[in-house]
Amino acid sequence: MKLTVVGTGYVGLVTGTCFAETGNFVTCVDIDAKKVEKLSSGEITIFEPGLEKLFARNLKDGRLQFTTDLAAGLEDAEVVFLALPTPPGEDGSADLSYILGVSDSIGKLLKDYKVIIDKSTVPVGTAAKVHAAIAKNYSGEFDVVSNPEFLREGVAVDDFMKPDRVVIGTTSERAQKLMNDLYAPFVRQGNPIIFMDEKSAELTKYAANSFLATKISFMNEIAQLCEKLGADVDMVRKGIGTDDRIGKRFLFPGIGYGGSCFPKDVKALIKSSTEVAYDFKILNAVEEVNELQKLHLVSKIKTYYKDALKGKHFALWGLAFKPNTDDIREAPALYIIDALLAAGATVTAFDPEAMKNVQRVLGDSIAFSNDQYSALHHADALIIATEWNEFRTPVFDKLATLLKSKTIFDGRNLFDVDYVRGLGFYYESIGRP
Ligand SMILES: NC(=O)C1=CN([C@@H]2O[C@H](COP(=O)(O)OP(=O)(O)OC[C@H]3O[C@@H](n4cnc5c(N)ncnc54)[C@H](O)[C@@H]3O)[C@@H](O)[C@H]2O)C=CC1
Ligand SMILES: O=C(O)[C@H]1O[C@H](OP(=O)(O)OP(=O)(O)OC[C@H]2O[C@@H](n3ccc(=O)[nH]c3=O)[C@H](O)[C@@H]2O)[C@H](O)[C@@H](O)[C@@H]1O
Repeated sequence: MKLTVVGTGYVGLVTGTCFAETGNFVTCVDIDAKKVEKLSSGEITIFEPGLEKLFARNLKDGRLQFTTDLAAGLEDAEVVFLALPTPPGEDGSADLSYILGVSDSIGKLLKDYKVIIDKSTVPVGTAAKVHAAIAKNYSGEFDVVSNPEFLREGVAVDDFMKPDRVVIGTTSERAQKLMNDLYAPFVRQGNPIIFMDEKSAELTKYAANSFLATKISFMNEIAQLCEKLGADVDMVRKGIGTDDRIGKRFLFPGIGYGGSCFPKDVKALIKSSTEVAYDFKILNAVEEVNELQKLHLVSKIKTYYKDALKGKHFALWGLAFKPNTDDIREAPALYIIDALLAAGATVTAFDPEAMKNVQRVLGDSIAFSNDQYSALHHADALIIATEWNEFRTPVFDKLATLLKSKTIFDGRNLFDVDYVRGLGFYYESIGRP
């Protein structure tokens, strides 16, 4: 099949590459000429494990190409994916200007039947708006399908190639058949393609992300309670996670959820609810808990230093919003840095992949280190903000020698409390005695 993917970011590039991998011919369109130039010349633009190999192979084999020209991209394509940004507007609602702007252009370019697929996360009713935007300029036959994406950054290729489920919102039989053919290679192991109406598909995406965010905020509150009551959240997590009805995953407390999606999607669902006069009480609390949790570790640090952070210097391990990505959108580490700098402290950070992106945002307001150990020089304490694997079993002797004081504030509960304290460290983590 010949496909077009409009928007070549985290979702678009993974989507385009994975569809090319199953034999389709994919043209990725992006407005960013520099990005298109890099990708066309074989340079990958994001860090995503496993993606580079597939990208290189499909580019070489001619199944994947990149352009800034939407008209050229649309030529001969049967299906057109929209993987465009839907950032939060000022009032928290999803900004649909990218999606509707491109839909308007598509309407002017269509000459024959195509299926236009919303892969971006969009509020209920967007498929109808996309349909209307195209129909303004094109009176022929076309279908608009809602096909939300559930991939996680860091494991995006695996999530895309072996999805738990594929959700397709359409009432058109013609579009259903096409989508079924397109996704057949990805669900061979028996995971379902779930067909539904467009609105339900759109809401499914927000419900999934909001439910996962709720799990995290719930556990962050349990962690707060553990700290006050002297219980251990790791034990509570294991104790409840073994119940199939609850499940083991997404029960890790920490420094709040970040990333480009949970924060914005929770906000957008609250806003959508408000628009239909529904007060989504749980989600308001989920968001409030997350805001507080992002600075919980800083509160601990302030308490430890009796609010005297001026002149203190911290080593920070981890900047990305989670491991195995270079993405720093809404990364909790950035909130921690802001709070430390505002209190007069200085920071030297290390992250295996995200330093360039942070440098672009923060300039030289913090220092960066080329490896995790040299970040520790002259630091009063180590702060851990992202659970990269290489941070999990550090050489504690080196930490002891390099740090000014054997002090660790761990926002991701990486180490065994008794072990680290046994080595003579002052060690604080989240929700553990
Ligand atoms: N990042 C993720 O893990 C996931 C994101 N999503 C959703 O997918 C959508 C896209 O997210 P990301 O890929 O993270 O965004 P992104 O910001 O990484 O990529 C968006 C791309 O669209 C391009 N673009 C903007 N305007 C354009 C235009 N008029 N024509 C062509 N290209 C244009 C940008 O240059 C950029 O390359 C969002 O709605 C997001 O909520 C859904 C699941 C996972
Ligand atoms: O819509 C999206 O963009 C995507 O959002 C999330 O994926 P992602 O943001 O890549 O990352 P997650 O692994 O979900 O982590 C999100 C945040 O929650 C935090 N988290 C996660 C799990 C947990 O137990 N505890 C916890 O604090 C992470 O540290 C991170 O800051 C969803 O997991 C994907 O299914 C969805 O497609």
